[in-house]
Order: sequence, then structure tokens, then C-alpha cells
Amino acid sequence: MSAFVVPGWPLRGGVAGSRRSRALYPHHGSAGLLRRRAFPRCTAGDVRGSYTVGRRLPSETPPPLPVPTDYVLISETAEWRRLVEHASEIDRLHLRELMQDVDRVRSLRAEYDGIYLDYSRQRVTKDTIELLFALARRARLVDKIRAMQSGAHINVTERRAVLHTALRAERNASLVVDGTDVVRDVWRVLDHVREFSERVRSGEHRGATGKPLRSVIAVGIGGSYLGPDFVHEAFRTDPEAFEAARGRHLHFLSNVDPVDIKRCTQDLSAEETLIVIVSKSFTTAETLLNARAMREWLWSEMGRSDEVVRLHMVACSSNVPMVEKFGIDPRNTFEFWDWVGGRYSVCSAVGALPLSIQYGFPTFLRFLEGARSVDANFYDVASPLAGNLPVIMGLLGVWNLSFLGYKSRALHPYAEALLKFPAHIQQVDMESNGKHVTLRGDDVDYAVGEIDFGEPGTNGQHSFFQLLHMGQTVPCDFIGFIESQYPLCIEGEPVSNADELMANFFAQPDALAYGKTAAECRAEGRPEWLIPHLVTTGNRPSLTLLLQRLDPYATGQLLALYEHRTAVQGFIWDINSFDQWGVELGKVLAKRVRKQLNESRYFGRPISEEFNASTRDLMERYLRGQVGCVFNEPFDYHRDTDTGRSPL
Ligand SMILES: O=P(O)(O)OC[C@H]1O[C@H](O)[C@H](O)[C@@H](O)[C@@H]1O
Repeated sequence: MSAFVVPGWPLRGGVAGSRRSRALYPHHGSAGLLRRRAFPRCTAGDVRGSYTVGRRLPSETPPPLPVPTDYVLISETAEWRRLVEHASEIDRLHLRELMQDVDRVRSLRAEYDGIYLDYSRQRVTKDTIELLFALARRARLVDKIRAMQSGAHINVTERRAVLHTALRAERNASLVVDGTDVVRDVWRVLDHVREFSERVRSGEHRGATGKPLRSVIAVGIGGSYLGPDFVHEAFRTDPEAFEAARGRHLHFLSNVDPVDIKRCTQDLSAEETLIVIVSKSFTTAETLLNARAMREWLWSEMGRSDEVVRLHMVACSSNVPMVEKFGIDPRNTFEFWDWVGGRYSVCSAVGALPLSIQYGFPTFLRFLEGARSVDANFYDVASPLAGNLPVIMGLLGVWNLSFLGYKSRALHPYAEALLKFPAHIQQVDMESNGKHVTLRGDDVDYAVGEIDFGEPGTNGQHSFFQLLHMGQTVPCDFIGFIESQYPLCIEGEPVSNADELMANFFAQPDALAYGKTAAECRAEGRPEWLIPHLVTTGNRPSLTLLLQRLDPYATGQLLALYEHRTAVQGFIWDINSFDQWGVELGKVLAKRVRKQLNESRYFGRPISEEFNASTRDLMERYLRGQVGCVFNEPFDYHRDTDTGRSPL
């Protein structure tokens, strides 16, 4: 038996421890540029025209589609070229001047359900917005949004619908995809989450030694971690959610670095801990190793038994058979579906289960309601797009990257509780739009996919804002709230603590837009030699989102707003924002290295010549130097994979 060796853990129960491919798909969205109507209006489960809506293609090999004679890359359209020309006109204008035009400023704002969006500090005029709407029409944005809503298989490479909005549909709604009402499935699982979370919270569901389960460790990575972690942080200091979570603890184990296990478990008692394994595929190597590590931890504390696993381990996954194989009770498996992308899964059981256990199901429902509200704004494509917040934000994203050439973008929530929001949006956007070909497989000859990063204000100001003011231009999003989750006034201070925060929130966008001229520096009496170092060019774009208060509802609104911004950009760029093939190569190579490390360390086999000299020397150095963790009975790839034992 292999040993589970974790220094410091008591062992009990006898356990030691430029291609232009034209392989086309008949139903996909590049048809946005076709002359025919690409996507039917919002009905699923049937076939309209030549587009399969909500149904799997019959065979693995996509039948070739004749190349439409009028297909062109979006960058080859007149609408795109007009924007390229317009960008050079905009280059002659400075935000300092643009901001003088009150009429312009007042026209560049939109409001929806308590979200106030001001984009007057973008390097745009009213003409720019009109030209962007024209581009959206040319890209058939509205048809693509409707196709997404209807459950068409717009994720063409994986032949899947993209339906995370169905996760927050109202109970009485209905959407039939692949012959199934997905909304009914969603609510079946939500009811299961409600029932199970209430049993855990009330102490009805107890651990193997009879103790209530007060702590949860959610084990997952990527989309199975970042969304729930962001929402958890946003809820933590919401007064009502805080009350609902009294006496409970929620931790996330994501990194396969064993130190993350140590950090998660060191203050916890296994007897009072529920492990939630979150993995859409239930094959992610890191998550499964951490899941097995958690199982060993539970066993090392309470003895090796199926009962311990049954009572202390549950799972959220779309791969139910693999969960069962792991030993988790199918009744404690919370399903989601292949039409929920990992990075879009926080509204599924992925977020619902850990967050409902921590904060109560009603709190999670308010979060879903907030997201649903913005979904309604996004899907309301019959109304003028000028009022569609995700569309506006998406078009501005396209403008800044593809036309003004700003390759990165920063997100600054002036709310500490949103500290994990930038990291979540980083995955949502960079994994979605980090692509190099169109839906048809043609190379894109225009910039797509920004580098997203961010930090809450004002902390970011004292870290990387120097570059934002004087270095490269990085379009910024500022998110602020009228009411603080924790209002604090200190006697004798000129402003409340939240006002101090918000003073910076209002100041930074103007500092970026206006900058500081040499004349202004001189007027301050600065010495001439210092002036070049003090001048800031300004003309640095940003947008501002102002909401009432960061509560679960607003958290859901922000999530949906940014999810849909990403989709809008992908739709305009004509790329698939819903697959992530680039991640695969690293996984395959890691598998080879894992096998090599096993063979060299335990069976003395030399490092294969298949690895290049750099990797070989690095591995050799690593193997020579490492001390500490050895197994009594190592896994033998040659023997154990033959007998069916999996190295994962
Ligand atoms: O939820 P899982 O199947 O374990 O996947 C976890 C993560 O794995 C991969 O790295 C994907 O690129 C992510 O999109 C995904 O969220």
C-alpha cells in the first residue's frame, strides 16, 4: 500500500500515510457574416435552416460546408476599415478636450437595474459608438446572442451549447435543449443543494464521529475554484451573509502544491469537515490528487472506511460515473452539464453547494437573481443596444484592443470584498478570448484577447498604478459602491473611511484622463530639470461602474456583466470564446514528466532522451537534490498500468 506521508498529521486507522482551414461546421456562428439569417430567434431543440439548434451532430467528423462566396474576415469588412480610419481621427483628440464637451460626456453613460455605467473617459466620440454599433450589425451580434440564448451549439469545437444563463433562469422558465428541459434539471439540482445544505447547516447531516460539519473544504481548480472563491470573498462581509455564516468556515484547496493542503487543514478537525470535490470533468490531475489527499486525511483522522467517505465527501461534477468510481455516494453528487463551461460554472452546483452551505441557500438565490437581471439586459436585443451594458462594455473592449492597440486591461474594484474578482475575470476572459483562429479555423489578422489583471483600490494605486499613469496605456475599469458593507466614521476625521476610499475612486480616472502638463508643473514652481519626470501624458481611457452596495444580488450582476462582455467581444471577433484547447498541451507534457519522475526516482531509470537537454538537466538536478518524501511501495507504471491501476 502506498503511504500518505504528511509531516505533522497523526496517522490513525492503520493507514500510513497560417493556416486557412476550411473544415466547416454547418451550424456554427461564423455565419454571422453570411448573407442569410444565421441564427433563428430563440427557440431550441429543433433544426432551422441549415443550423442545428440544441442538438448533437450525428458523427464525430463534421461534414464540410461549402465555403460561402461572400464570407470575409470581420477585419475585411467596410465597417471594420471605417473604424481603423476613425482610430486615426481619435488619435488627434485628447481626453482633456473630449471631457470638456458636456453633451458628449452625458451621452456616454447607461444605467440598468442600479448599475450606472459611465464610459465618457473612453477615447471615443458619439461617432465611435455609432461605428461600433455598425460593426456589431455586420458581425450579426444580435443573432449570435440569440443563438446563445436558445441553446444552439455555438461552442463549435466541442459541439456544445453555451447555457450558463440557464443556471439562473427562473423556476417556471423552460428551455428545451437536446430534448431536455434544462431549466427543470437546473432546479432539480438546486433543490438538492437546498436540501443538503440545510441538513449540513442544521447539523442533521453529521460526520462519522457524530459531530456537526462546521467546515467545508472545496477542492477544485480553475473554473471550479476561482468563481466560488470570488463570490465567497464578496459575501464574507455582507452583513446578512455574515450572520448566516456564523460559526462556519469555508476553505478552498486548489493548488496541487502540498503546502496548500497544509494551509487548508492545519487548523481544521477532520471530524467536523466536509470535503466538496468540484471538477466538471472529474479527471483534472491536480484536483483528483488533492481529492485523494483529502480522503487520506479523513481516513488518517477517523479510520479507513467507506462510511467516512460517504459522510465527509461530496462532489459537484458533470462526470457522475467517475465520481461514483471515486467512492462518493451518488446521492451526494451534485450534477451539472456539458453546456456549462468550467469558467462559467459558478452559478451551477460548483458555487451553489459550497456557498449555500456557508451562507444559506437564500443568499445564493439572491446572487442568482442578480445575475439573471443582467442576463435579461443582455438578451434584450430587441431594445436599442445603447442600453445594453454588456454590449457597450464588449464593444469598448474591441475598440481598445483591436483599433487603439491597447493589449492589456485592468480591473479595479474599490471594494476589498471584490479582491478575488479580477482573478476570476482573468480566467473568464483570457481563457475565453485567448484564441488565434476564427470559428472557421482562419487565422485572425487582428488583435483579440486582452491581458486582464487587477487589484482592489486603493491597494493597486500603491503598487502598479505608476505604470498606468506614466508607462504603457492600460484601459481601466473602476468599480465603486455608494454604500459600504461596513460603514465606519471615526470622530474627528474629515471624511468617513468609505469616503476616503471613494475619493480615490473618483480621482484616479481623471488623473489618468487628464494627466499633468509641463505648464502645470511650472505653475507649481517645480524646477525645470525635474519637470520631464513629473509630466504625465494623460489620455488614458477608463470606465466607471457605480452600484449601490456590494451584496449578493450586486455580486451576481457584476458576474453576468463581465461574463457577457467577454462573449460580446468573442462574437464580434468571430472566435470561439467557449473552448480552451491551448491548455491541453501542457497537461500532456506533464503526464510524460510525471511518469519519468516516477521511473527515475523509484526504479533508477535514466531520463529519456526524448526530453531536451534543458529539461533533462533540470530534472536531474531536481531528482538529485530532493529529500523528504518517499513511498514504501512505489507505483510502477510498467506493472500497475497493465493491471488497470491508474497513475491518476
Ligand atoms: O472542473 P475541471 O474539469 O476540474 O477543470 C478545471 C479547469 O481545468 C482546465 O485547466 C481548464 O482549462 C479550465 O477551464 C477548468 O476550469
